Amino acid sequence: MSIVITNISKSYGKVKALDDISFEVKPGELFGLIGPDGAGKTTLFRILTTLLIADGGKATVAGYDVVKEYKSIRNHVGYMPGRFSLYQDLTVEENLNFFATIFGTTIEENYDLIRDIYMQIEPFKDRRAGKLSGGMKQKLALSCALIHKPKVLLLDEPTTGVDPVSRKEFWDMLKRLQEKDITILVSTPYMDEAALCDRIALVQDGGILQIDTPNAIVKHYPKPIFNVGANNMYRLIESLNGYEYRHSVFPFGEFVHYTDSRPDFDPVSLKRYLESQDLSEIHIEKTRATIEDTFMELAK
Ligand SMILES: Nc1ncnc2c1ncn2[C@@H]1O[C@H](COP(=O)(O)OP(=O)(O)OP(=O)(O)O)[C@@H](O)[C@H]1O
Repeated sequence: MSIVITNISKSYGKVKALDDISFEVKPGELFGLIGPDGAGKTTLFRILTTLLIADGGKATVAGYDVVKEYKSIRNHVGYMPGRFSLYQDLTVEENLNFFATIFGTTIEENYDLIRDIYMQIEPFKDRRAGKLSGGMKQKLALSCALIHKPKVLLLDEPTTGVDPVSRKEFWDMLKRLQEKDITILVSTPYMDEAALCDRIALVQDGGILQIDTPNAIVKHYPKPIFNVGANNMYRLIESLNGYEYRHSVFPFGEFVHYTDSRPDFDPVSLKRYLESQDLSEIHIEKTRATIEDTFMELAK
């Protein structure tokens, strides 16, 4: 296993940031930690990168114990923290050189691994990092995290605050890195990115709600789910929330995802109810659950 986390707990005073978490990441896997702000993702990354010591439990990364063998971990693991961690006053090239030097290597020696990514920012190699766009900063941070050829890459919310095109490019890059036998643990609050991982853990309040492949997670959704639309979105949500048989009501783009508490739910009865609430253009259609629906259901 590339990462083994066994009963890890960590509290800050009374706040339990991680509550007895266990899971494993297989070699070469692209594994996602999916959860909202405050779920405990950053705390887990800091423990895995030896920057924070857990209150209880054990973890190994690339076969090394995060406490006893912290020096080896630092040599074999690449880490991209959530907040931009590069030196804003150094240029793109100086930043990369700096990271190469502290790991006793050179840009040339490991250029192969970063070529794909670095080529896109190389035209700006003399620009100060602080003056780069979000997407370019992210590519530079990833290049710096890779410059010592790590076996395991830990990425804490790498796409937060990055535009959709750069987000897509970033995930394409991760897929290519995976082909080079790098194990990747990545956290994100974006549910659409979860589908791009081999396996995901849904995390909330320091605990794991579920671990599986994205497909299996949505398949296990416990109820039939319906897209409901009407002429007035606000009134529709209000009416659905007031319906005595509702199980869940969740705005989803132009529709509302609705589940009913009755095992023999008939959409016609819902349509009649919504009409009685002065709604028109009512549309009810069965749909497939998404990871977001599953998360909302588990987090209830
Ligand atoms: N240094 C600290 N002191 C006190 N509480 C903290 C500290 N760091 C984190 N916490 C709390 O621990 C919980 C988990 O935080 P953590 O940063 O690990 O979550 P996260 O999922 O990474 O969210 P975010 O994306 O907001 O960083 C939160 O309730 C947070 O407020």
